[in-house]
Amino acid sequence: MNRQQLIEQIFAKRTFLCVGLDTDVRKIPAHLRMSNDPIFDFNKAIIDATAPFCVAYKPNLAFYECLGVKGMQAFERTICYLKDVYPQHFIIADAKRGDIGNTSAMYARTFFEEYNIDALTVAPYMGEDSVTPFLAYPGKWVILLALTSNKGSRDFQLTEDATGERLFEKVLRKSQKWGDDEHMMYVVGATQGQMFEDIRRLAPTHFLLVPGVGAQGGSLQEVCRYGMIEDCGLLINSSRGIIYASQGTDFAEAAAQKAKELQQQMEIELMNIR
Ligand SMILES: O=c1ccn([C@@H]2O[C@H](COP(=O)(O)O)[C@@H](O)[C@H]2O)c(=O)[nH]1
Repeated sequence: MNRQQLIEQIFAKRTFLCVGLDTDVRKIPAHLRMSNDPIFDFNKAIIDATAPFCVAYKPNLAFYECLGVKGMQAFERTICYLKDVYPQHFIIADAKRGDIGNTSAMYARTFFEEYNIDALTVAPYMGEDSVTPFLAYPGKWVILLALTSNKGSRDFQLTEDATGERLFEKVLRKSQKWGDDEHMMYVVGATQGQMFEDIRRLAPTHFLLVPGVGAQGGSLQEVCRYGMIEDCGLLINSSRGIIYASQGTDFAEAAAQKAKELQQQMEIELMNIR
């Protein structure tokens, strides 16, 4: 999916919600745990319930890889289901990859060829040659970690060099030489609040993937105040706050309700720009 198609989806559906499929088998409602593939059955029900309220899904690979082959089969089935039934939804694999170029090329092949996913989160730490193999795929996106939502983001990302430039600022500045805003987004945590002003100074047109509303306490309104641009430029993710809204037999309805509440808040924010 290209940038224009993503923007069209956002304004047509009046939402820039990304539902995180961080499916923890221990949190799946008891009545689903008996099935052959509880992870897929849970994901399918969540997707069917939330699809009208979001434009993107973000499975985090950690939740699938931890179950070995079975987990990866559930991941693959989830991707195939999304592609077959909801082809307009943008799919992000949150895998935070990045290695020497030769190895990054294999990661890129995995996610962009084997699974045909739209976008992959990538860690910038190993530099240009670790990121560019992912940018060699037309129509695919790299989502580079810039300023993450966790407390540890202060350990490295906020440290300054001798010129006063912070590490996340260096990431934003240098990486824009590797790929443009049609192929690259940045991860910025919703918990970073007013820091979105600094992000927008350096990356005024890029889409930002914003995790951290809901369970991590970030504010959707604050992110929009400082981070929204004229074509929206935001994909706001919520995982646990949606998919575990209820652990009973009504889990899908409860997830739909949470997704709808976020969509309604997003609709209000979109009215400010279009
Ligand atoms: O800075 C980051 C980068 C990635 N994440 C991921 O997003 C989701 C958030 O889940 P919630 O349950 O909505 O808190 C999860 O997959 C994280 O690994 C992030 O939170 N922060």
